[in-house]
Amino acid sequence: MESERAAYAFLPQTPIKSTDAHLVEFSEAMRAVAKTLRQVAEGKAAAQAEAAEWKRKYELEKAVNAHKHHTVTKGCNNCDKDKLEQLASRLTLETASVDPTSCCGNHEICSRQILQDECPGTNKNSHDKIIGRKAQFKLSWGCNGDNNGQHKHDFVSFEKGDITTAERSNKQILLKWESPPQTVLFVTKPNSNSVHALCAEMVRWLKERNNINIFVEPRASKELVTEDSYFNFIQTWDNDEEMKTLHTKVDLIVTLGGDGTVLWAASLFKGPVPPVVAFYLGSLGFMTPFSSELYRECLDHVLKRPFGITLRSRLQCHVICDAAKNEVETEEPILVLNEVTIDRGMSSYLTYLECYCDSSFVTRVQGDGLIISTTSGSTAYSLAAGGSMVHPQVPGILFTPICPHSLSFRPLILPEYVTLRVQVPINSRGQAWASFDGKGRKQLGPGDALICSISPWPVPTACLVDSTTDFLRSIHEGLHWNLRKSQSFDGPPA
Ligand SMILES: NC(=O)c1ccc[n+]([C@@H]2O[C@H](COP(=O)([O-])OP(=O)(O)OC[C@H]3O[C@@H](n4cnc5c(N)ncnc54)[C@H](O)[C@@H]3O)[C@@H](O)[C@H]2O)c1
Ligand SMILES: Nc1ncnc2c1ncn2[C@@H]1O[C@H](COP(=O)(O)OP(=O)(O)OP(=O)(O)O)[C@@H](O)[C@H]1O
Repeated sequence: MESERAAYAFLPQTPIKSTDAHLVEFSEAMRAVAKTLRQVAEGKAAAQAEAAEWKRKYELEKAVNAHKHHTVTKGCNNCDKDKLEQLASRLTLETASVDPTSCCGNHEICSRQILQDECPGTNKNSHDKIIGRKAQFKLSWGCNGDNNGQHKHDFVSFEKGDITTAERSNKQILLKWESPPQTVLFVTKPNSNSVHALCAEMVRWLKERNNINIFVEPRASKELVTEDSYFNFIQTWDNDEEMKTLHTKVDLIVTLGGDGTVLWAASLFKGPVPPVVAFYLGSLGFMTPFSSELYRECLDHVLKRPFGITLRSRLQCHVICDAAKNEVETEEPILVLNEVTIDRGMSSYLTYLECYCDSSFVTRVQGDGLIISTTSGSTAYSLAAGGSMVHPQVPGILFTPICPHSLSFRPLILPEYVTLRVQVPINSRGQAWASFDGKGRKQLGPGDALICSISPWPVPTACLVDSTTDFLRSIHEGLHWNLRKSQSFDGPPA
């Protein structure tokens, strides 16, 4: 990197005259050296990304082994180990590729395969203690609008030389409890009296009516217990290690607030996420379909009956620092539910970013920055920057520039299976800043890169009606999408 910088610094100082063939030749040679050095740097970033991906696979493998251990001791007799391993290594949104004969058989996925997988960093002992408490559920897929419990695969037929997709893949996903949920985690917007009062009321109701175990965040737990010793039964966690085991204890998450509270709740889970029931207070959000006024009916329903879920994909992001030189990135990935943004921060220079999709060059961004968004995030910052609104169940990654200084830079939607790499070139004039769901800014200097791909851990959010109805309702009511006064009947003849 230093040599490349030196080469660039040297170039402008070199007096090049077209008549001086030697100097021209020397200058060309220097350019070739600089180009080679850049290719080496890019190769290194790609290798680091690959290493991070291998690390993720290794951790997933470890989780599968731990899971197999638990499965044997719990006696899940009809689980086929190979199938389970296959499934766990693919615990992604690729629901269409899940083997229908695995674990619980037929056309469903059993929660034992998803939510009890050990998360990287989980304390094994505490995991062993609480595993028996999780409620079991099954996921099933409705087809052609019916909730018939079938899980259809993408079906591409090429018999007789004709390619057809006669059957489409996953329709609305239904979650059906096999044993009653026992533990609910409340995540609440801070500094709001109405949220605090509602949380206290809902906790009391759940405890007294359904004898549900309650977890709340440490801050909210302190507030409730200080206010009334009645709430002494509430559980919480003391440190990050304990927080990492939450997914093994919690059956359902209830959020009280807006979309930001759903983002916050998702950020507490670095691995599997239990189903989220998101209540709005005041106005309907894009990810919060449930009215807090009807919480009794709604909670009764989701605790006892099957309900639709939207599997919202998340992006896993790794920052690769050139300063780390030859060290392979060891940090855990940062998971985002909306988007990762790379922008110019306080800098008044244009951001200059080089973008690659797998090994293909995509483009150079020169402007205020770039948003890499999930489809759930398509109605958030990406929308404000001119990106399309995309149904949250569509498998894709949005690539949306922010104020590009170009007349032809249109937003893209890429398939969900790609890995994106955004790199600050070594000769960039300024720094860039990455932020994750609008939080946790990280500085990216020349030579640094951000790698992101779809995480195997989506956020399942409960639907009020179904994914599509809820999505359309949110853009109609939240954005007044395409609201226009109708023309009157009278007017010039057609
Ligand atoms: N110009 C913009 O539109 C802009 C700028 C910065 C951040 N944001 C968004 O804010 C998000 C962080 O939200 P916050 O609540 O913590 O911050 P916040 O309190 O600043 O609220 C941002 C707004 O974005 C809305 N929002 C969040 N997620 C959404 C989604 N998936 N679809 C539609 N609207 C959504 C929220 O309801 C809220 O009204 C970021 O992920 C980013 O998408 C938007
Ligand atoms: N449990 C929490 N702990 C800490 N911060 C939180 C928590 N829940 C929400 N926040 C933060 O509080 C802010 C506001 O939350 P939220 O978006 O839910 O409320 P809101 O602004 O009233 O919603 P909306 O904009 O949709 O009307 C967000 O930045 C969010 O990250």
